[in-house]
Amino acid sequence: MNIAKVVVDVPATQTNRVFDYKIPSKFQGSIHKGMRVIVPFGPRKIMGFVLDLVNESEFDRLKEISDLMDVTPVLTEELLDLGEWLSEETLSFYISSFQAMLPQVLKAKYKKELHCLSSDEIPVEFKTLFAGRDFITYDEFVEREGNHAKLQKAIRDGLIEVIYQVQSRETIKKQSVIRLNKEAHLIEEALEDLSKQAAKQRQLLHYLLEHSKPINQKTLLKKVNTTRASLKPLLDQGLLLESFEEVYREPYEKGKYPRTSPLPLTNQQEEAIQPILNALENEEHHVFLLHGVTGSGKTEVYLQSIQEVIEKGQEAIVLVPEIALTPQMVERFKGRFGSEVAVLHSALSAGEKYDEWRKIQRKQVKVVVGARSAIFAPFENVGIIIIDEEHETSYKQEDHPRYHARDVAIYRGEKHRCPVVLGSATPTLESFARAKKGVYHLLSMGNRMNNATMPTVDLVDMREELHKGNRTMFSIRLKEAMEERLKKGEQIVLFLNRRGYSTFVMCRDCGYVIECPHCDIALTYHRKNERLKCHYCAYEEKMPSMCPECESDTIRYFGTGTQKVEEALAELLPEARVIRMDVDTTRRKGSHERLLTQFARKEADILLGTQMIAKGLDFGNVTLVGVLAADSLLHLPDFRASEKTFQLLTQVSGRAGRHALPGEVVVQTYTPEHYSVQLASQYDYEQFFSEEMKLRKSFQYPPYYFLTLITVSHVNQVKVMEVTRTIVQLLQKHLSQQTRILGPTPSPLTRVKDRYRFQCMVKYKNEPNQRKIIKKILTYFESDIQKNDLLIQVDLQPYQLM
Ligand SMILES: Nc1ncnc2c1ncn2[C@@H]1O[C@H](COP(=O)(O)OP(=O)(O)OP(=O)(O)O)[C@@H](O)[C@H]1O
Ligand SMILES: [Zn+2]
Ligand SMILES: [Zn+2]
Repeated sequence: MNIAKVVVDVPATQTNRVFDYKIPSKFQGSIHKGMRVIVPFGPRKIMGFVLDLVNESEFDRLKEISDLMDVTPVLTEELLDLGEWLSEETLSFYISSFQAMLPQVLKAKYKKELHCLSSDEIPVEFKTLFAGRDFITYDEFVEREGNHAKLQKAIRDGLIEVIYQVQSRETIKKQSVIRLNKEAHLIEEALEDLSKQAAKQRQLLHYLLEHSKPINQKTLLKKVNTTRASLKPLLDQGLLLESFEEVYREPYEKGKYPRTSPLPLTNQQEEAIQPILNALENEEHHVFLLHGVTGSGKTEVYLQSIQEVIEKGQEAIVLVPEIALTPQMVERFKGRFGSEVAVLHSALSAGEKYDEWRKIQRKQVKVVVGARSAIFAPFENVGIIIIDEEHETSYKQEDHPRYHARDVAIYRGEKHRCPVVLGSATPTLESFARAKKGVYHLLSMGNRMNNATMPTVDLVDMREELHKGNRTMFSIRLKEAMEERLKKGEQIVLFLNRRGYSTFVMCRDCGYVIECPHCDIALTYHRKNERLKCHYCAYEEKMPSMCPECESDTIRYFGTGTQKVEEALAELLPEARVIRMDVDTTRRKGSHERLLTQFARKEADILLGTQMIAKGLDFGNVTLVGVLAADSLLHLPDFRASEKTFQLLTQVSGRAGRHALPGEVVVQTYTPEHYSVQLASQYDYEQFFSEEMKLRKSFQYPPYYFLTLITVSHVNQVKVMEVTRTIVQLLQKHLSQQTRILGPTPSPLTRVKDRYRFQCMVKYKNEPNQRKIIKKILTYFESDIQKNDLLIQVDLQPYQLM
C-alpha cells in the first residue's frame, strides 16, 4: 500500500472528499487507517485523517505525505465508518465529524513561520529581526516589526518564505521520579562520608534505602520534609537518579469512593433487567426503553447490566446529561467499578479530558460515563450503551455535526450487536411512540423503591394569590410549607426555570397567554416595535394594552431570575440558610461539588436553583420541593413546550421524599388547568402522552412528521431574505407535494452578532431525496458561502427552535 486516502482539515464543500497522497518509503508500513498525518495542501501544510490505504490512484503526480502526527491510530475503523455515516446523516463535512469524535487537544494547531532564504540580501530591518536565525515565528514578526507591505515585498523577491507548521496540542503530564542510582552498600558508604550538617540529605538516602522503590519526587520531599535543594547534590553526585514518567491527570481522586456491591434487586427491577441480560447473553441488538418513575432504581439496573458486560470481557458506554454529571452520579459508578471507570465531563480541563480518553483508547478502563460526546468512546468491544434521561435535549449537538447521541448509540449498537438502553421517567414522545409500536422494547418500573409513595403535588393558582393581594413571588401555601420544614430541620429544594423569561406575554389577572392562531405556540414579544410575532409562520400583531380575554391592564411579558428570588427569600425567611445554584455560582471548577456537599451536610436549609438541580439529586432529608413558575417553559415558541414542562415538573418533583421521609411538592402556576401541569401533578405519563400525541398529529409535528430547519444568516438583511426565499422555491420545486414548507420567516433570534437570520421549516413524512436536494442547494450557494460570508445551517431533526 503506497497511497493514502486522506480527508484534509479544510471544512468546505470542495474539499469535502478524500485526497490521494503518496506514502514516502520512509513511512511505508507505519501509516495506518485512522492516523493523523501532515500533508501539503496548496501553499501550506495541514493536518488530515487517513481513511484508507490503497495501491492505485486515478491521479498521477501525487504529492507526498510530509509527516505523521500519530504513532497509533486515533480513530478505529469502526469510528472511521461512523464518521462517514455521521457526515451523510447530518450533512456535515467529514473533517468536522472526525474531529467531533476526538478530544479537543487532538485538533491541529497551525503556526506560521517566516524562513529567511538569503541572509545577505534581506533588508536591514529584517536582518536585525532574524538576528542570524534561520527562521522566526510570525507572531514575533507581528510583535516586533509588523510591516506587512515590507514582508510581502520580501516574499515576492524570494528572500523570505512563509511556512505553515502543523502542531499537535497534545501534552502529556510527566512527573519526576527519584530512585537510588547505586547499590545499597555503596549508598551506605556514601552516607558515612556525608558531612554532619547535611542532615536532610542523609534522611533522603535513608528513606530510599528503607523503601528501596522509586518514588514520586513530590511525595519524597514531603515525607522527608525538605526541598529540592537537598536533593540536588545527591543527584549531582550520581547517588540518586531522576527520571520523568508519564502520569494521568486524575480529576477524580483514586480510592476516594467507598466501594459498593450489587443490591438485591426488587421484583420490578428484576423484571426490567432480565430482557437486557438476555440480549447480552445472545449478543443481540435491541433498543430498550426503560420507563421508570423517579426513584424507581433505574441506576441499579444500569449498574448490574454493566457488571454483566464487564464479566463478559466487554465495555460499556453510559451517557448522562451534562448537568446530571454531578459528583453524586460519578460516585455511583466509581463506587461500583472503581478504576475501571473513565469520566468525560465538560468541566474537566482539556488535558484531563485527553487523559481520560487515552485510558479508554488504551483499554485501561471498561466503562465510560460521560456527556454527549462520550458516545464516540473508542472502545472496540462495546457490550452495552446506556443513555440515562434520554429525553434531555442536550443529547442533540447544536453545532456541526448536528447529531443526536441517541441515533449514534443505535448505530453503534447495531455494529456491535449489543443492547442500547434508553432510560427516563419521562421519555420523549418519539421514543415512547416507537416503544408502543414495538420498534423499541418497553421496560416499565412504575413504583418507587420500597413502594415509597410519590410526593403529593399541590398546584397553587398564582392568579388567586394576586386577587388575595399577595404580590410576592411566594404563595401563602409555599411560605407555610417552608416554615414548617425549617422548624423540623428538614430540607427544601426551590426550583426556578431561568430559561425563556420575558419572551411571552401573559395576563397576570386571568393567566391568558397570547398565542399564534395558526401554530399553537406563544407569540414572542419584541420590545423594539412593541409587536408580538410567531416564529414559525411569520404571523404578527400589535402588543395589546389590555387582556383580550378579561380586559385587565395587567397584561405583560413575564420573568424573574434566581438572584431576585434569593433576595426575596432573605426578606421572607431571614433565618433560612440558602444555597443558590445557577450558572453564576457554579462557574468555578469544583464549586458545583462544593455546594452540593454543603447541602448534603445540612449546612443549608434551602437549595435554590435552575435546571441544574432538577436532575439526579438524591438527598434523603429533602421533603419539600417548590416550583416557582411552572409556566415559564410552557409558552416558549417551541412545539415541545408542553412536553418540556411535563418533563421538568416530573423531574423536579422527583427530588422530594426519596427515602424514609415522605415528600411534598408545591407548584406555583398561572395555568393550573393546563394538561401538562395537571398530568404532571398526577404523575400520569400515559395520559400526557396520548393528549400530546393528539396535538402533534393535528398540528403536524414530530413524531408524526419529520422536521428540517434551515437557517440563513448574513450581515445584509435583504440578502438573507432573498437567499431564504430562493431556498424555499427550490425546495417547493423538488420536494414532494405532501411536504409542507413554512417560511421564509425571521428566526426567533433575528439578529445575532450583527448578522440577520431567516429560516424556513420543512415538515414531511417521507422525503428520501431530501439530503441530496439540500446538498445541491448548498452547492448552488457555495461561492456566496465561501466569498461573501453567507451562512446556511441545516438542522435535520431540530430540537432548538430559538
Ligand atoms: N435494589 C435496591 N435495593 C435497595 N435500594 C435500592 C435498590 N435499587 C435502588 N436503590 C436505591 O433507591 C434510590 C433511588 O434509586 P435511583 O436513584 O437509581 O432511581 P432512579 O430511577 O435513577 O431515579 P431518578 O430518575 O430520579 O434519577 C437510590 O438511593 C438507590 O440507592
Ligand atoms: Zn404561527
Ligand atoms: Zn386577562
